[in-house]
Amino acid sequence: MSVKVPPGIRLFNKIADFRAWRRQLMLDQKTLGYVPTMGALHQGHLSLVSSAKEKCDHVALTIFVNPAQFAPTEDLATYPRTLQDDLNKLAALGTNVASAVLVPQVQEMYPSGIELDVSKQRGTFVEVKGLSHQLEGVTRPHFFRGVATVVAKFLNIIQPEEVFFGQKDVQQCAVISNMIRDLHFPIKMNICPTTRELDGLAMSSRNTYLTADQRKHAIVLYKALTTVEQLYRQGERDAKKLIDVATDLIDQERLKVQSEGSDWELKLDYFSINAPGDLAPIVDTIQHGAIVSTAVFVGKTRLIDNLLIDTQL
Ligand SMILES: Nc1ncnc2c1ncn2[C@@H]1O[C@H](COP(=O)(O)OP(=O)(O)OP(=O)(O)O)[C@@H](O)[C@H]1O
Ligand SMILES: CC(C)(CO)[C@@H](O)C(=O)[O-]
Ligand code: BAL
Repeated sequence: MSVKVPPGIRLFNKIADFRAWRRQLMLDQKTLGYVPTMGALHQGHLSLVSSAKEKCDHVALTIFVNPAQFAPTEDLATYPRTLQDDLNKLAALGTNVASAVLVPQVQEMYPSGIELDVSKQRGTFVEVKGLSHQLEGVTRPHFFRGVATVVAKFLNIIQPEEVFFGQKDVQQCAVISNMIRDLHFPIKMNICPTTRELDGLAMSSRNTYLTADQRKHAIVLYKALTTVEQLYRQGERDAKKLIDVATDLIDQERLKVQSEGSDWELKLDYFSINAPGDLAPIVDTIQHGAIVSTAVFVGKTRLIDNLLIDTQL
């Protein structure tokens, strides 16, 4: 498919070509901010690009639907691929905001090949132990291994001074911060706030999968999270009670969908309160703030969201 590259943006498909461009920035003593994405860009991604541009001379993005973070049962084949739209959205941010976009080939990113079945994989992988198997890692056991691996590859390729991630994927932020520290990447990690639709739904590329009816019910994630936040602000510190209120609220939404005779289901995956730092579950008193997070299946689409209460990442 041929794309029309807007003026001011350099589009690279080959790692060597990107590196040549990057090398010149270094020689010119210009700093580079990096925003990793899987494309299907929305306002959430664009806010990361704007934050990067505030701190760095140039901003580069990667657009790469990374096979290693998808299970064989997940949506690798159908994940939205909208390169022309993505480039147009970046151009609309203004001239000299996004300088470069790298869209590499799977074969070049994974020289040893990449099977979705982990037992058949060959090559080099990065695992961040202790942070990858709770929360998202329960339903997606190999997900963070895939994410950490591809982000490590990209940090080596892009060699940015700073990298920008969204708080929407809060566990991903924890995993990557730890990887950057453990592997001594000389790169500053920035975590940017979650961009939301007017009613509060966290923006996500996967929202495009929702039907109008599902979109209406998808607000339950934000409703449950903000209800917990309000109760906490009113003085409730018992994590179990807070989780019970939230799961009841999501269950009522499930029943509502059912009673409307829908041909799809709303199903809670998890609602959890965890300690910042090690992501250990908090089941009794919240003492030093917490990460409150949830994942809900709205039909076949799995949505995630979180709020931080009295803590930062
Ligand atoms: N609503 C948002 N606000 C801020 N950052 C976001 C938002 N949504 C995604 N991001 C961030 O953008 C980066 C790229 O994410 P990605 O391309 O997977 O988009 P996504 O919308 O999260 O997609 P998906 O629907 O697959 O989860 C990640 O750092 C992610 O946290
Ligand atoms: C960080 C990332 C681009 C790695 O593929 C992906 O997990 C994402 O888009 O959040
Ligand atoms: N935003 C995280 C990418 C994924 O769900 O695969």
